[in-house]
Amino acid sequence: MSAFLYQNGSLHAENVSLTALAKEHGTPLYVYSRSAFEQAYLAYTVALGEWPHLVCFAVKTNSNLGVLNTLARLGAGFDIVSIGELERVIAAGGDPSKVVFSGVGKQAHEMQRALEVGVHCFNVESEAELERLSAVASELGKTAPVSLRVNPDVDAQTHPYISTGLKDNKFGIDINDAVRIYEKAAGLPGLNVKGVDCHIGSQLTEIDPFLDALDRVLALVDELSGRGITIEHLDLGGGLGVRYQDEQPATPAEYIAAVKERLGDRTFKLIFEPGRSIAANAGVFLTQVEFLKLNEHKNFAIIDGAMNDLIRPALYSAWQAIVPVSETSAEPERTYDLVGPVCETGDFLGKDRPLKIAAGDLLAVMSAGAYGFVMASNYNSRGRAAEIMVDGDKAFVVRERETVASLFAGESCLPD
Ligand SMILES: Cc1ncc(COP(=O)(O)O)c(C=O)c1O
Ligand SMILES: N[C@@H](CCCC[NH3+])C(=O)O
Repeated sequence: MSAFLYQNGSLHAENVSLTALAKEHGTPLYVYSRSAFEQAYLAYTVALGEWPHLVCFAVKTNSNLGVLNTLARLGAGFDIVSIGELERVIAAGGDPSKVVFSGVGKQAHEMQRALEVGVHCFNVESEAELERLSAVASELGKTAPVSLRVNPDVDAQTHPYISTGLKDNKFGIDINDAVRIYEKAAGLPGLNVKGVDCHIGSQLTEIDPFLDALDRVLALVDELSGRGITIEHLDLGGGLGVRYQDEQPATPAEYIAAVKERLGDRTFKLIFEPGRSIAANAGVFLTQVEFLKLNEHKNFAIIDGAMNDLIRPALYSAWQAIVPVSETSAEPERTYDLVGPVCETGDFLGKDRPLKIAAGDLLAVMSAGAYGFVMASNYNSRGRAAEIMVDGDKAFVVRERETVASLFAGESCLPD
């Protein structure tokens, strides 16, 4: 059940009124539901049950410390792509030994820090990275646990910008080259081959592309085993989609059941790196209507939230539901483009939306818990929004609104 429902005609996050939050903290504002994060994470662990597993939340999706702490308390692992994300996980009480380190451009200092804290595995994305990791680990006198992220060349049937498992994408090692590089990894100092990793894209609504990729990965694992290289875990990445509009995505339970079936009597530990399917529907973005501009051909609602706060509509033409916080309105219904104050034609959060609204009304952009605040910028010197975590009838500020002064902290004019 959604954590964001109308109570007495007004949208609430769990038992907290969004109108009250906007009044207290201002807009634009991100609001999260703790129980929604928890339930979405538990959907994975419950489905995995007794099967040896690690569910590593993809930190890039929502790296707020309150969010990471909520998941860390449930025993979650984390998938990181930078040292900044690793430090966030540690600051939030996450266990570094449950961290997998992904990303195509890991720097030596990032590898060093990850080795120092003892991450679970490095998901290595190229031969050159493998050599660097071997050198860094040997220098430190440590052994780096590694998986190769293989690119299985399957079509994830998603938006081209968020597809990652095709030959044309920059991610991973060509699966046809993987045996050779695994043999090389097995012979390099400072490395311990642990697993195989694969992530084919994001917002996948069908299970078939995942299973196609899994079949190719299993063929690779069998071949490796024939050559004396034994794999302990399979990391199947993230990618499961959510319902933004009318999608009917598979549930984690359906997806995991299909994976288990495909594995047959193989008993590898399974690692998943879900992001969107845990976070998207655990958050909303609240914005206020500043002005209505009714033109002959087009009606605009100018809102105080913009592309710098939530870039998905501008970047991917992504559609997210936008609903009034108050259910009752005496206004006539009109069709609006919802546009922000940023000086870009692409600055919109929604187009052609039928709404009964007036200036001053609050709107909630739904499914904004994933790839929302984390992709926010200071474009047009706009401070980033505050983030609130609701827990039952309580609300906590888990990140304060950026002040104007903080926008140029660390900058300087030129000397005389
Ligand atoms: C390596 C890796 N793991 C996990 C994820 C999380 O994906 P999603 O949010 O689609 O679950 C991503 C993002 O696509 C990724 O690149
Ligand atoms: N930022 C993207 C997803 C990126 C996936 C990361 N590999 C989105 O909002 O849909």
